[in-house]
Amino acid sequence: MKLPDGPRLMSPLQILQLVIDPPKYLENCADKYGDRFTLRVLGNNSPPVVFFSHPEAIEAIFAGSEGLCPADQLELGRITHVFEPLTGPQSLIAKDGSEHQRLRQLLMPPLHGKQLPRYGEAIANIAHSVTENWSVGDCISIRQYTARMSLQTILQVVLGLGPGYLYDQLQQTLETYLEWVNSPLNSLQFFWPALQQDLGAASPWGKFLRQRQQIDDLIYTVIADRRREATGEDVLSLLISARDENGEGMSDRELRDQIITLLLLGYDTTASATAWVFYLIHQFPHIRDQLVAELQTLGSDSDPTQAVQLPYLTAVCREALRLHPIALISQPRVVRESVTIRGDRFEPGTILVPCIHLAHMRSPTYPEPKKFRPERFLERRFSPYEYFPFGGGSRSCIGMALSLFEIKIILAIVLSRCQFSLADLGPVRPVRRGITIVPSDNFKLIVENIRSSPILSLV
Ligand code: HEM
Repeated sequence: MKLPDGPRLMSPLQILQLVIDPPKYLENCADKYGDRFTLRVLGNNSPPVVFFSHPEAIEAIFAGSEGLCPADQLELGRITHVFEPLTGPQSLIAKDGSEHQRLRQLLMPPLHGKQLPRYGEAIANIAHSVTENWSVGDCISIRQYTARMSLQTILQVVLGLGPGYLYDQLQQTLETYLEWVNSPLNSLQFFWPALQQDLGAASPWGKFLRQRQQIDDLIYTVIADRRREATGEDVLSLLISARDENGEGMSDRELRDQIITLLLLGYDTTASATAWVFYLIHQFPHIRDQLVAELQTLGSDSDPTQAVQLPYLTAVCREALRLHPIALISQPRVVRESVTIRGDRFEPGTILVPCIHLAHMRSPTYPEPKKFRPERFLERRFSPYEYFPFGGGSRSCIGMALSLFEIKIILAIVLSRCQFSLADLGPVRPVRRGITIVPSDNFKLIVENIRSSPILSLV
């Protein structure tokens, strides 16, 4: 088997470059080796890890197509096991095959697009309450606020929690926990099991275990409350009432693993994506002005959820997620039986990685790929193998509809009240935060004006 070419550097040096500046390293490799290349980034005896960005190769990995690569020849990449200390072994992302499918079927209905209008009013109110104390002249670190809005949304949708003691406690503890887990230094522990030693409360791993216990205690309290009165239509209530083919419900431990998975995967991703949109539209104020003009077409008595249908707002969000896709790759797949993809044969054990970032940077698909140009999404449709910020195939993101809905409502509510400018016109770099890519910290907005009557009012 001849693998696609790739850098000859020793594995630790490849890992280092990938950890320090992942988008740049991947782009350099694509410039040198083309739309598929092999890295050795899983330790000293790393199996070959092949990155793909050509739409036909992405289709073969996600969907399988005749003569190419049936999806059942691939299984879940072992990389997701690094998340087990966070999500637990019963989590959807740790499962494969029929168990994975079963869990997806349980988790998806409440997050489906048809259900979302039910959450519209709550999200609009969250966006309003988190931002209502801003005054003209304030210098805002917007990511802090998008994080709060995203966390409050997910607590309501997933746990069915409204304001109150448990909501406040969970919000506070999760904020601190995720800041800690996502810091570049602490996140290293998940990749190096030797560092996972509980040497007391002050040791890094000891601190992680104690924070995790605090959150677990709160989640188990919510589960116990909900078991007593499972009335809501939130994700937790539906999971509690679900039964398998033997009539068995989920144990508390299984419930906890799914809930924490949704909180961890849904909170930070949406917060960062919303922050990127705020940054990009203020880097190019004519785009912000066009968005505001589009909001004005709705009229002040419109329901904010109507904003979700606006074509330019939708194009702006899509283009932001193309340029800065939050997750650079889809979950890696391991070859179980030999497969051939676009003429290359891969043997069992090879790891295949659909690279979101590089697929979104292909100039044949996206002319001037580094340019923020929302119009490209009004001019043509892109296939799910050319554009896939939420991954694809059997493991695609189950929170896609919710997060897009949420980002648009937040933008509509905030922009209809406040006008901003960028505090610093210096460049904002994409930086790694845990496994996501977020705007660097030097990005702040100044509140220039607050409209006395917002373009859209709350319902
Ligand atoms: C802008 C926000 C988000 C982005 C960019 C994003 C991106 C992704 C990506 C790239 C994947 C991997 C897909 C693959 O391997 O092909 C994923 C998986 C996943 N996401 Fe999201 N996500 C976002 C929001 C959310 C939200 C709000 C939730 C939950 C409410 C969520 C829950 C999940 C889960 C559970 C998986 C694993 C699915 C599986 O393994 O079957 N995500 N997401």
